[in-house]
Amino acid sequence: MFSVGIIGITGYAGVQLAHMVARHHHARLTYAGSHSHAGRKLKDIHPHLASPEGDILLQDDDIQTAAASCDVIFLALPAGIAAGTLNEDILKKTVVIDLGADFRLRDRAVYEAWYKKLAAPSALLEKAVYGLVELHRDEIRNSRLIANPGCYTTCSILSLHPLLKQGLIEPEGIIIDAKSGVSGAGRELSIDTQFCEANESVKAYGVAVHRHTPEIEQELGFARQGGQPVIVQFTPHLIPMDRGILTTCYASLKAGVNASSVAAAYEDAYGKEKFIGMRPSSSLPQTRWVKGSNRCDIGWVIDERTGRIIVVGALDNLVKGAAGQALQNMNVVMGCDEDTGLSASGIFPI
Ligand SMILES: NC(=O)C1=CN([C@@H]2O[C@H](COP(=O)(O)OP(=O)(O)OC[C@H]3O[C@@H](n4cnc5c(N)ncnc54)[C@H](OP(=O)(O)O)[C@@H]3O)[C@@H](O)[C@H]2O)C=CC1
Ligand SMILES: CC(=O)N[C@@H](CCC(=O)OP(=O)(O)O)C(=O)O
Repeated sequence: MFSVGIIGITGYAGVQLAHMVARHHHARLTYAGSHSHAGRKLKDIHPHLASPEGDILLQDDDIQTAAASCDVIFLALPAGIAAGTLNEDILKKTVVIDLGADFRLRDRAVYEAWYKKLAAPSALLEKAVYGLVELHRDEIRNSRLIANPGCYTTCSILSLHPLLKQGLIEPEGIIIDAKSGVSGAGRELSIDTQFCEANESVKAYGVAVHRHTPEIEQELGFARQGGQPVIVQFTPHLIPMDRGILTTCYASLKAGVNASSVAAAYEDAYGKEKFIGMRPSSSLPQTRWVKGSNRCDIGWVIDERTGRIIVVGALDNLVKGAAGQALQNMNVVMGCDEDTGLSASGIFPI
């Protein structure tokens, strides 16, 4: 049994994580950190929660104190806080899994340009591993600082990585059209996520400037032989549903590439992966099939007329896009079976 802390437990990602940790056979939640609600119980903020996680007493959001008593700490905080708070001393005491963006980008200047915040110190960034288990399992196993990827990025990278790794698509002109449920924006109040603003409407936002663009380009660049750059056109949309990400990716196939080489690339990459569901072209991924599960479903179609491949990916932003993926990282780093606490299939909402 090992002890776990969650800082930012009252937010959507944090509370999903609390629910999942409470059902994990080897982990025990011993520190629940909150910025605004210390002294209250978690069920005072989230009344739907049952025991044991609902009865947890919230403490200050003090990572240093949590590190003294926890084997693993999850940070589910707004961008910028982890970068300014973590230090070598904390990492000597505990493993940190950061659900935010502060340790995802290798290049400090890129982080500062897109996030308009001070990047994490280089010495800490060098210790961080990008926590997409399907791509970086061995590095994660030996890391004490894991940068859990974002929800849009997980879906986009997993959808396109095998094609770039095998050199089957042109690295220029890739388009990612992405949609997210409203919980992707977090629980914090904002005009855009109010019912009358989001319901019965669909809108593009962050067009040509969304901060997930460099994260996707970084990991897809690493996929290419020699780590050459990849430029993507990433456009997110807000959809009036609670959870779910759908990405539709368009790329030009290289000359001579056919359906069997594409199928072989995905089989080679994901044939043994428990959390990737390859879907046939007749039944492409839908968000409701992955709701509540840690799966990312992927399906593709080749359009012979345009020479393009269209890859569709779907996941639950709070599970494979955040808390589930964080738990998967914890399982890898703590030596548990990778699917411990993650075996639930999707809830089909009818
Ligand atoms: N929502 C999603 O689908 C995904 C979210 N993420 C990332 O996970 C992280 C958490 O997101 P999410 O749960 O959605 O956000 P929420 O807005 O729902 O929750 C934010 C949490 O951070 C705490 N917090 C807010 N301001 C501060 C502060 N100044 N200092 C310390 N703590 C603070 C809040 O604590 P309190 O209530 O106590 O004030 C709350 O627990 C973010 O980095 C986000 O980008 C990643 C992938 C998907
Ligand atoms: C709908 C919505 O607003 N989604 C969020 C992405 C949430 C996420 O993945 O957070 P990270 O920034 O930690 O990666 C956005 O577009 O900013």
